[in-house]
Amino acid sequence: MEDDYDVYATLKILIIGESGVGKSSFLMRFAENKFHPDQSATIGIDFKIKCIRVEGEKIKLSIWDTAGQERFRTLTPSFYRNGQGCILVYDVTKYTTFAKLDEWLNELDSHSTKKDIVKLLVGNKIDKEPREVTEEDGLRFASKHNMMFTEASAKTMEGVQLAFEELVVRILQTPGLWEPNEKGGIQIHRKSHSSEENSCAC
Ligand SMILES: Nc1nc2c(ncn2[C@@H]2O[C@H](COP(=O)(O)OP(=O)(O)OP(=O)(O)O)[C@@H](O)[C@H]2O)c(=O)[nH]1
Repeated sequence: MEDDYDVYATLKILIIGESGVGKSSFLMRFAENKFHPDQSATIGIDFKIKCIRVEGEKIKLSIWDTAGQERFRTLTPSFYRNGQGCILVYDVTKYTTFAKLDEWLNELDSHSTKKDIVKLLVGNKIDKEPREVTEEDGLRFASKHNMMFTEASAKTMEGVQLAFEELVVRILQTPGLWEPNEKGGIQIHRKSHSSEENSCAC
């Protein structure tokens, strides 16, 4: 089993949003650098572990992905419990997914156990045409709700890695939201980091 001695912090990240917006694809691209054009709908909850280096520190992420389709959704309280970051995804080519964001935020607010949970809004599928949601629409919604914002494509990879990195940086900057791992906090060695060093086997 992989030793966690040099893991500085372990964080729980949630991915939510309407069915078909690309939540599982976004996670698959980040965790395994793969994309499936025929990605099947999530049933229940899926989760993946991935380590990244942020500012020289090894951060272990457990990333939880839930079904957008209500009939496939289960165990909602445990999905949200102790989440420190949340990625709320919509599809820039489908306005209906953007129009549902308020409902997803309400769901997050009612189940979240950490009041300072960091929220990132992601407009996915920017590789696809025609667009129904502009970048300004996304930006406006994000600033109104005090969220971070980016656009991305799970298909082309654009914006995916950076989205996770920036979310993690913001979580680490939020006092009281996380604690250093006991051993990792002591044994951490600072390293310079290039883009290849930003992910590591975990
Ligand atoms: N063109 C394009 N297609 C994408 C992108 N991301 C996901 N898709 C496709 O969109 C479809 C739905 O993707 P999923 O990742 O299953 O969506 P989801 O949000 O996890 O859906 P649920 O599991 O039902 O909640 C799949 O056919 C994906 O291949 C993207 O960035 N660009």
